[in-house]
Amino acid sequence: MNRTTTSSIITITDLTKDFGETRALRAVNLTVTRGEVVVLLGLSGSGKSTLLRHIDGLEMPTEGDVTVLGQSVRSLRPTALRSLRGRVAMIFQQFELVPSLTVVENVLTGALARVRGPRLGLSTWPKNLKQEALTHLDRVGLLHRAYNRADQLSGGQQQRVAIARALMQNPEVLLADEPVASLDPESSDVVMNLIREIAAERGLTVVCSLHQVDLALGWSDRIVGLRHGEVVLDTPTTGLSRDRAMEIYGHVSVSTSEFAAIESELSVAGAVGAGS
Ligand SMILES: Nc1ncnc2c1ncn2[C@@H]1O[C@H](COP(=O)(O)OP(=O)(O)OP(=O)(O)O)[C@@H](O)[C@H]1O
Repeated sequence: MNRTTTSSIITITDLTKDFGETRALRAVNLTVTRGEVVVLLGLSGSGKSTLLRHIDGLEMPTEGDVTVLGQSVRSLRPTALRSLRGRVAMIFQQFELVPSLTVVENVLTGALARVRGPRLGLSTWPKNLKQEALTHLDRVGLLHRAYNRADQLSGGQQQRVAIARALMQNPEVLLADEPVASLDPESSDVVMNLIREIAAERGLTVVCSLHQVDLALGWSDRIVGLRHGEVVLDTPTTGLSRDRAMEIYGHVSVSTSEFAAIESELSVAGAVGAGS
């Protein structure tokens, strides 16, 4: 397999992103090396998803550049961009499974780039890919649910299916956009531990956005704090105090509605911290 050998897997240079009048990212610089597990922390609207979407080539910079696995996303033609996106897997807060399909068929959709044409029904998938999908389901502890409809599973189980689907891409980078925001503390722990274990087993580079400070402190190698689209903290997690991490959220002039959002997020962070 054509694995990149340089240790810098993601290089973001002076990335600015505007959506109309809204500046979502402001001159962001970030380098992520192979095997790092990085958490993006910040309030709602601070730019976490926008940053992840640039790394996945789903958004193009207004200014600056994003290089992933040695390739500048700006300079890629659509085919090359699709090929790059095949090496970068993403999981989402709402899992994004097809509810009416079986679990194993959902996992197989992670291999759509490896087959020609659409697939209608399990029998139309090559045997080797079905076997691979079952192996990934076994890894996430859900082999016994392979032939259930996806919507029969709990939220935590559905996120584990989404992880198995991501593995079907045989990715080098895993992006996770608030992967546990819809889950209870116990399921959150299961999902986050699984991501860490699988990342270590496969040498995956992980960039994950989270709202929960305590979870981020216990889970990541490095924390990057965003506020109003700017990087306000970028530091190894080891030795980082909770108070220092909380400064990401502080010293901002906020409206009443933003204040309510901060209070609600901090109470979620506290609840998760207590439960984990
Ligand atoms: N497609 C879009 N069109 C217009 N504005 C957008 C778009 N995507 C994001 N934004 C704006 O960019 C800013 C950053 O949004 P983003 O979703 O990246 O933040 P976030 O930190 O991921 O928030 P959350 O934690 O709520 O997901 C926000 O002001 C948002 O409204």
